[in-house]
Order: sequence, then structure tokens, then C-alpha cells
Amino acid sequence: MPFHEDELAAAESAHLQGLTAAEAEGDERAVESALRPRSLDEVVGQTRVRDQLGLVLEAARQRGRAPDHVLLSGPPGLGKTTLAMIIASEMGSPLRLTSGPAITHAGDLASILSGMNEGDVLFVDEIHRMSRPAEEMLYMAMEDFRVDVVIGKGPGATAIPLEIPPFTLVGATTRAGLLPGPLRDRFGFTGHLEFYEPGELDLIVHRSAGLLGVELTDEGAAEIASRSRGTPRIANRLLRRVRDFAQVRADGVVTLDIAGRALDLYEVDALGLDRLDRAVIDVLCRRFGGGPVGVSTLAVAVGEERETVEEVAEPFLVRNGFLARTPRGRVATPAAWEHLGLAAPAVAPWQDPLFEE
Ligand SMILES: Nc1ncnc2c1ncn2[C@@H]1O[C@H](COP(=O)(O)OP(=O)(O)OP(=O)(O)O)[C@@H](O)[C@H]1O
Ligand SMILES: [Mg+2]
Repeated sequence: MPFHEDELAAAESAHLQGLTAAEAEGDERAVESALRPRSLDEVVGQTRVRDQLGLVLEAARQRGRAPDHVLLSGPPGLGKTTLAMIIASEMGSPLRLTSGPAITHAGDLASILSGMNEGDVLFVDEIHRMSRPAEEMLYMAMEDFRVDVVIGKGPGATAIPLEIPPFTLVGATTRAGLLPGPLRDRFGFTGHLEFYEPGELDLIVHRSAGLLGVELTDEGAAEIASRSRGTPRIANRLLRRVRDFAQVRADGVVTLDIAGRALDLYEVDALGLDRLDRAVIDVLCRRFGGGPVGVSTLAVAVGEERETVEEVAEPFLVRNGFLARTPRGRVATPAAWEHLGLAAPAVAPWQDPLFEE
């Protein structure tokens, strides 16, 4: 391994803990980091992004240059951080980790950049949450490998140009749409991560079970995979919860029956909807008659942050045909009514030509 794994894992878990502040999750994070694929070959699914990225890295290696800047976008838990780490490891370069919210001043970024060596990979998680001045400094650094550090204030302020050795920026975002155009355009390669197919999640569950020493049947793995919301992080988490159940209530082997009972206990339904997903469609149908309703109102009604509803619940609900985004707001589809065991209104309010907001 070109970088020191323990250090990396420790840095990552500290970084992630800073973001979540939930001490109890520390252990989960450590397991998560142990389950990360370490090379492109180990990555399951995402074939398009993997092939494209593989080419970008190979070409850079042949030229002996740092690869182009890479932007990774997609819903949480699909592998953005994993891929960032793989980019560094495939290039044999050290990885530096930071995140948009951690860079509050341009000076924070300047000090990170000035400590970089040629070929280093800088990973900026949640890059859409960086401050404006830092963002502008980053444009310049990405394009010209140079930044202007402003010393002093007012008329006496001077800008001192600072050269930065060629590096590769890897940005991750759950909201590519929120990135300003000039920043987005400076990435040489953008990989959009998609939700995983059940067959791919099945492979991931088997792989993780092997690493964790969990005994499971093919049917047990398939059950976990099909209830994982197309998301490897969730597949791994459910596997651990099902393992607990198997250990305490049975003989430790994860069978179809055990997986089904455990997942019912954890309120993950047959289609993989979790509590938040169900709360969103439930409120939408029962309280707002199917919509349309603005996302902020919806978020208040389910007692969550707007961002959480938009970034975590919605992509999955939209992709699975339970919810639609319309210019007037969010609406429930007939599949959502059906999933809740409710009768959909004969004419949905938003389809009624006399409907007025
Ligand atoms: N393609 C994959 N194959 C196998 N396991 C994967 C894959 N992608 C992700 N994982 C697993 O899922 C977990 C979550 O992935 P990761 O942390 O990279 O997601 P992320 O996109 O960075 O999420 P977030 O937006 O929340 O930061 C990892 O611990 C890893 O074990
Ligand atoms: Mg991440």
C-alpha cells in the first residue's frame, strides 16, 4: 500500500466523526472503513465510472503526471469516498482529506494547498458546502496551480502569489447541481454514481460477510441486498444488524428467514424503504392528499432537515417511482399510495385542470 493504512483509517474516522459528532457511530465507521474496496478491481458495480476512471488514471501514469481533477457525485453511501481513496492508492500518492464545511476561510484552503507536494491527491468532501472566497481560490489553484494569498486588510492589503505543485483535486458532492458552473467546469472528469442493482449488492454482501466472518446463505444475502435501497453502505449496515440478530436469536447463520425477521424488526420494509422514506410518502399522501407540496413543508412535517429529505430520501423515492418532483412541488405517485395500502384519489389534485394552488 503506498500510503499508511492505519493513519489513513484514523484520519478518515476522525474526519467523519467530526462530521457526525456521534461517538456511538465511531465503531460503525471503523467497520465501514475496513470494508472499503482498496483498488479499482475490488469495486463492485459502477462499471461505467470505474472503466472511465481507470483510463484517466492509466493515461496519467503513463505520462508520469498527476491525473486531471475528478468530481464524484451521487447520493450518500454509493462509494465517493471509497473511490477518492482508490484514486490516491492507484496513483501511489498520499491522500489529504478535508471537507467543504471545514474550509470556512480562503486562508484555510491556502494553508492546505501550500503544504501539498507534487502528485498529492486532495480530497474535498461535500465540496458544494465550501465558502465563496475559498471556492474562488480553488478555481485558480485547479487551473493555474497558483493562489494569491492576501495579506492585510483594506487599501494596504497585498496579494502574494503562491505556486502550488501539480496536484489532483478529487471533489465529492451529493448535490452536483449546487456547484457553481466555473467550479464544475474545472474538473477534467466527472463520475456520477448510480444506485446499485440487487445483483451487485448481493456480491457486496457476500464480500463483506467474508471479511467480517459472517456465515450466510445465498438467499439470506439476496434478502439483505434487495432491502438495501441500492446502497452499499446500507447493505453493509443491514448485514451487521442481521448478524446481531442471527447471533442472539439463532445459531449465527444468516438465512432467508433470519434476514427477513431481522429486517422487519429494524423496520426496513420489503422494498427497502426505511422509516424516513416511509414517513415522507406517508405525510405526502395522508396529510397533503398526495401533493403537490414544497420540499421545505414536507421536511418540517417529517421533522427532518430539508437537505436530508432532498439528498437522502428523495433520490431513492424518485428513482423507484414513489415520488415525482414537479415545478409545483413534490407529488406522490400511485405506487406510493399502493405501498402504503391506501387507495389513490381517482383524480390526483395536480392532474385536475381546475386545481389552484
Ligand atoms: N462499489 C463498491 N463495492 C463494494 N463496497 C462499496 C462500494 N461502494 C461503496 N462501498 C461500501 O459502502 C461504504 C460507503 O461508501 P462511501 O463511504 O465511499 O460512500 P460515499 O459516497 O462517500 O457516501 P457519503 O456521501 O455519505 O460520504 C464503504 O464503506 C464501502 O464499504
Ligand atoms: Mg463520503
